[in-house]
Amino acid sequence: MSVKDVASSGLNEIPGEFRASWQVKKASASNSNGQSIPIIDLAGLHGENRSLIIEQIKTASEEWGFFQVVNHGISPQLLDETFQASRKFFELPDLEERLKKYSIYSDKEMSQVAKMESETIKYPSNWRDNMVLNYAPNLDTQKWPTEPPNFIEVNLKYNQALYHLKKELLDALSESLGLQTSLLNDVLGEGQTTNMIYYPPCPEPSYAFGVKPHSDPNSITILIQDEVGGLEVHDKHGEWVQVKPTPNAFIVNVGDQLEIFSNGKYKSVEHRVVPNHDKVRLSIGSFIAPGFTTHVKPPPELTAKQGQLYNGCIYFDYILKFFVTDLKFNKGFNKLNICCTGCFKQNNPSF
Ligand SMILES: O=C(O)CCC(=O)C(=O)O
Ligand SMILES: [Fe+2]
Repeated sequence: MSVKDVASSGLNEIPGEFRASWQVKKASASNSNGQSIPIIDLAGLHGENRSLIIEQIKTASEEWGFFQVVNHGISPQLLDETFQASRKFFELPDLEERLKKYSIYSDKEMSQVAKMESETIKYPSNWRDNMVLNYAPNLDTQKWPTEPPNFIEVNLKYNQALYHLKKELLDALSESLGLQTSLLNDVLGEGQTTNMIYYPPCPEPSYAFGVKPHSDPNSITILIQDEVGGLEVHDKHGEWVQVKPTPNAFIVNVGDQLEIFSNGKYKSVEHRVVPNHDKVRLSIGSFIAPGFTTHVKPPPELTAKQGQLYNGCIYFDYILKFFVTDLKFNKGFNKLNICCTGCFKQNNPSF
């Protein structure tokens, strides 16, 4: 059953499958020092504001691993249309069947991973439904939902716009690390997978997770949320801080591959989603990732001072470890020792 169907069956309590054994306290939008997730205005990124904006991106990435961007060049109208198409998709009848049909893992490799995931991970389930659209490098709109009728058209436009924005962001991040402008996009920017998420209202929001605490395994994530809120970030003092819903803003966060590539200068921080008692929440997150065969390791420019703090890693090996082991929820996650080229495949010959 879809989580939406569970939620709309008139329960007063959440079923055990979704229940956390501890209470989750909802966070506010600033920490006890009064600090909140930075909002960066990208207007003038290609003019005289560039160095100032890059400095802000650098500070936000070092201090938080998360920031929001406004004036990013994607029209509010396109954002609106994309949210509407997503909402309509989740509100069509027979959602469960549709989610199965448009399998969340449409790549061959990823379906193997999904199988192992379901066999090995025993955590309370996320209080959400989601559907993934692969955009790059393998665009195959035949696997995208055909209803509502404008779904493919709108999501193609959205993903094209996002693909442009991710290059702008990776270029700026590259410069913020003192690297040649296109280096990050070349190494970390090949893949784009867009995750549409529907969080139904939850009868006991303080005992459930929309998404459990995790860090993102990819390069960077570019996400848009509606006005409901619920995304929380674990800050460097150990406090949870809410990402304040900001109209038409994108949330950008550092993923594990950028942490590795930056030799730990930028951290991929834990975040979670707390459900809402009364309202549906929608978010659309685009995971930007290296190609599966890309070897991600810090470049010499970033290891001169401190040495290489992170081992190199083939992205596919990393993803397998992420899904198959406790890595997914950071248990025993020693990022310094995480990878040795090919070791996962050697230990798991069936892959
Ligand atoms: O819905 C959100 O705000 C965040 C979702 C998320 O963290 C994820 O899908 O990795
Ligand atoms: Fe995430």
